Amino acid sequence: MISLKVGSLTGLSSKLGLKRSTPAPAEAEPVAAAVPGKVKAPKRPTRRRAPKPGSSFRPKLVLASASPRRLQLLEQAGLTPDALRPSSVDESVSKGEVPRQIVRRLAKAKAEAALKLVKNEPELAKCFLIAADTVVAVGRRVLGKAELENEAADMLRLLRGRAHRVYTAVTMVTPEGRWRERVVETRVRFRNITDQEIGAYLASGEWRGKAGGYAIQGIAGAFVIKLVGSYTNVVGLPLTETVSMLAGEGYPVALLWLAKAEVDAA
Ligand SMILES: Cc1cn([C@H]2C[C@H](O)[C@@H](COP(=O)(O)OP(=O)(O)OP(=O)(O)O)O2)c(=O)[nH]c1=O
Repeated sequence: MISLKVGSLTGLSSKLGLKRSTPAPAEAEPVAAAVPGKVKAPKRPTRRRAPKPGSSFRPKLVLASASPRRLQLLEQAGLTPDALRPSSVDESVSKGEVPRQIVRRLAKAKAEAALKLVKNEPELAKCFLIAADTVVAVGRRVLGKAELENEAADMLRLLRGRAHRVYTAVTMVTPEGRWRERVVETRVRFRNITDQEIGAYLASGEWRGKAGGYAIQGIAGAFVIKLVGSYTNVVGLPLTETVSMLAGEGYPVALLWLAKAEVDAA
């Protein structure tokens, strides 16, 4: 069990903007007794414990995704989900639907499907649940995941030498059933990659299952000449927005960082 001494938390907790759940204990002085000659035992100082990953103190966190990138990004932010509950939703796009609508609809559908699963699991029934969806938009075209090599080739030919936008929607459901969502847009410009480079990139297989047929976190990072906005949004989960949504609804983000620091230091 990780425990933090009150004294050691005082400075850090105020720096982190954490509020104490109990006031700082007063100096433990013996209190004058009602019965002459008897002294009441001093009150034991209240100790605040940082939540241990996996402990019951911490609300459960469920990631409704099969994407290893989303899991890695959450972990990078010091938040390890207690469970993964991916779902397969129909990702086909209706005519006239714009990128923001698409990602919002799909992230919501993924959250709804995962929520149905966790409702039947008592230990996860009261959890924070996160789902996300990413698409690439270039001109009027919306590019979903490339599943076949020729799809990825077409997408890369379309993206080379010009700017495109990457949209990710994050949907969060709180243990109390509140729904929150954010749609984040990042602008990316690729240099004019050659056919030969596209051929070599396809051989890497890194495009498979990625929106727009590329993964910025791999070789395709070398295609980018400009990026405006959130990098993690392109990889599939905008961390600033995700972490603020969780913290804003009471998920103890900063306390978990503190607990992790304790573990790392031990
Ligand atoms: C543009 C881009 C996308 N991607 C990935 C993020 C997403 O995993 C994927 C877009 O597909 P999504 O349908 O958003 O997600 P997914 O099917 O992979 O996972 P799940 O629905 O279970 O959450 O593309 C990258 O990894 N790097 C990139 O540079």
